[in-house]
Amino acid sequence: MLSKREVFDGVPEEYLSHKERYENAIRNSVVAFSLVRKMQEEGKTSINNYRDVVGGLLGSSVLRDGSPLGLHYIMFMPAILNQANEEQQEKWLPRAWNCSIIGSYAQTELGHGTFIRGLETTATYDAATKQFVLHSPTLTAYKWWPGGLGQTANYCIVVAQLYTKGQCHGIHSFIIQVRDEETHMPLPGIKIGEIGAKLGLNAVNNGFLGFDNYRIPRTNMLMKHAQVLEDGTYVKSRHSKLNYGAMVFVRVVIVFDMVNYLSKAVTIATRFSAVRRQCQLKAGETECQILDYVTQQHKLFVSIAAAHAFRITANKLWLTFNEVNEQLVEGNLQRLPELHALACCLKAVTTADTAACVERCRLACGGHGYMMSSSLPLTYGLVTAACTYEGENTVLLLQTARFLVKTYQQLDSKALTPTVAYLKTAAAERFCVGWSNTTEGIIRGFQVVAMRVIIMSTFNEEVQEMSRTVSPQLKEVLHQLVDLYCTYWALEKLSDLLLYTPISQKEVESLRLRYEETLTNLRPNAVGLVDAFDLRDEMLQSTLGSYDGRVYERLMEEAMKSPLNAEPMLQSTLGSYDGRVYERLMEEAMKSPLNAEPVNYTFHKYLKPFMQGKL
Ligand SMILES: CCCCCCCC/C=C\CCCCCCCCCC(=O)SCCNC(=O)CCNC(=O)[C@H](O)C(C)(C)COP(=O)(O)OP(=O)(O)OC[C@H]1O[C@@H](n2cnc3c(N)ncnc32)[C@H](O)[C@@H]1OP(=O)(O)O
Ligand SMILES: Cc1cc2nc3c(=O)[nH]c(=O)nc-3n(C[C@H](O)[C@H](O)[C@H](O)COP(=O)(O)OP(=O)(O)OC[C@H]3O[C@@H](n4cnc5c(N)ncnc54)[C@H](O)[C@@H]3O)c2cc1C
Repeated sequence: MLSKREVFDGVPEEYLSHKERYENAIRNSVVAFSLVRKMQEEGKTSINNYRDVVGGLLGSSVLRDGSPLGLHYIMFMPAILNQANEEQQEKWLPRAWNCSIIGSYAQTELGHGTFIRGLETTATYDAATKQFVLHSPTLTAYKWWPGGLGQTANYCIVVAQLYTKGQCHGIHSFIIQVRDEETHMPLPGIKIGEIGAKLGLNAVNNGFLGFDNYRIPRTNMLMKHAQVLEDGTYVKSRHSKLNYGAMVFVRVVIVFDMVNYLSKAVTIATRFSAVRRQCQLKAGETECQILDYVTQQHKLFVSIAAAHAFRITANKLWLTFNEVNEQLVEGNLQRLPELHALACCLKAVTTADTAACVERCRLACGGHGYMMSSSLPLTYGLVTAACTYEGENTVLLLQTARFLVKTYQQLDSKALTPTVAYLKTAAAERFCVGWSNTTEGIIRGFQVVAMRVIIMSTFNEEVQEMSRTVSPQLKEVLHQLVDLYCTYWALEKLSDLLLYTPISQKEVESLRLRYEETLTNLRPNAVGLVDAFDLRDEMLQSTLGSYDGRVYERLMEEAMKSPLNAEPMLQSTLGSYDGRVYERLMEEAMKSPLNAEPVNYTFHKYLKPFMQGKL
């Protein structure tokens, strides 16, 4: 059994090469996911409820820059559950669940990510052989981005344009073997490799995949919703977008992921702000904690409130997702558009807000926030990717806008689904709600503005429920967080409120005062509020945010781990004696060591034993 976590000679990941990072990621992943397999053998997790277990591992410090096995759990298996028929699930799920096959999800191409109806990969049915022929007609048709595909996965879900009897029926999903299960060599007709270094998530092993008239059995088309019969007859799905289900699921999961990252970042920044003393409030006094500055509180406290708002929203969204999916199983598609719009909106808003908040947490820590050892730059790299993957945020918000406009247009003719019922209220009051500087008044104001209400009303709803089950003291603090979140966004979106509501200048001024008063009221509980996230030091992996507050000692301890400090003469592209800095940087950039060999050595050393259950 491999030890829990090994790094190369005690050198932190930041100092590993691209190839060493990959080996580290594979080794940590097989150790981590061997635990999932053990828990499954002991009946402690199952294919229908592994989100928390796998989520905990993927969000842990062991896999802090992602995992080459992440897509296997996050999209490959959910796609089989969501789009394969029973016979196909019986064939593929057991092997996927015990990791004797490792999968990815290949939808995006070099030429298309958003406009998936424009994907170019083709799957043409050959009735004579009862096979589909997969082909990449152009370079832009190459799949580009799928996680784990570079050197790790041997299967993947491929999204391609389905042709049968000379007619195109749009995009459908296929399960495709891309590597030999014994040798891990790419199969004939498959071109595959990794796409190279990225801003973050460099342990995910994102890859490219091209097909050269590659044949698969007809039964490898995922046929839960649409089918192609042996003679090539196409049987269409009840709803053209049921094949988009895997994307909806991941958008829901991403909201949970943002809670994890935002809680970590604001814990690090708030604890550091309690330790850091800088400047004097009055000459001659001792330097004060930077957490006492209102400007610092303005930067951080709304992130504490947002972490709670997103957690409540994520739980509510997960309940809605499960409700709607149960209805889909019974053939009731009525709430599918609402779920799609909700998942789009909440994925876009929580990722954009989390990226902005994490960056603000980094900036709030001054120079020490710029250190990799603070964990804030890494966290920013992780969350900013989420603004792009699983649907670029702009595009997803446009989907929500489309749904809201359609709903509003049918206001009098159609019963409203739960999350948009507020539109009736806004319409009934003919958009001239009286303004009140209360939480309810602000939410009503936003209902009029419309775009933000879904997070606000969900959050507010849950807090009402919470007030019946918490102590008066905690209730007061939680209401302060609600107040803070509402007044913060009212001031942030003042232009909309001034445009659409009768808020007066006097009320804006008292709103500002109320906001600062709320910051002051929250200050005494700020550290306690982030402690309540209960994130252990091993989860934070941060010199600034450790529980004991020994910031400076930890910064120095980490600095001394740099190999450059250990051996001042160590060779480096920037410090080489011959001064050929630019030539060396280009030479390094052109190597992509993982592509130098068709099968990376980690397959035989770690991955194959893991997949054969021998680890
Ligand atoms: C259980 C295990 C979980 C493990 C735990 C993990 C926990 C934490 C760890 C990690 C967290 C997550 C890490 C995530 C890593 C993910 C890596 C990234 C993977 C990817 O990026 S995969 C590729 C993603 N790609 C996209 O999202 C593409 C975006 N584009 C689109 O979705 C579509 O092109 C579009 C929606 C923008 C447009 O589609 P189109 O067909 O053109 O439709 P329109 O013509 O615009 O018509 C819209 C019409 O269709 C309806 N509709 C659209 N999409 C859906 C849908 N998904 N579902 C239902 N309905 C849909 C829409 O409502 C309109 O209907 P109308 O006509 O108005 O009635
Ligand atoms: C870290 C990471 C991991 C990923 N993992 C996977 C994976 O495992 N599997 C997979 O299949 N894909 C994966 N992807 C790809 C990801 O899904 C796409 O990058 C994403 O869908 C965006 O598509 P795109 O890159 O083509 O950008 P584009 O869609 O080209 O967007 C570029 C710009 O154009 C704008 N734009 C595009 N369309 C419109 C429109 N209709 N209206 C207005 N503006 C528009 C966008 O807003 C954006 O500003 C990953 C991406 C990243 C960053």
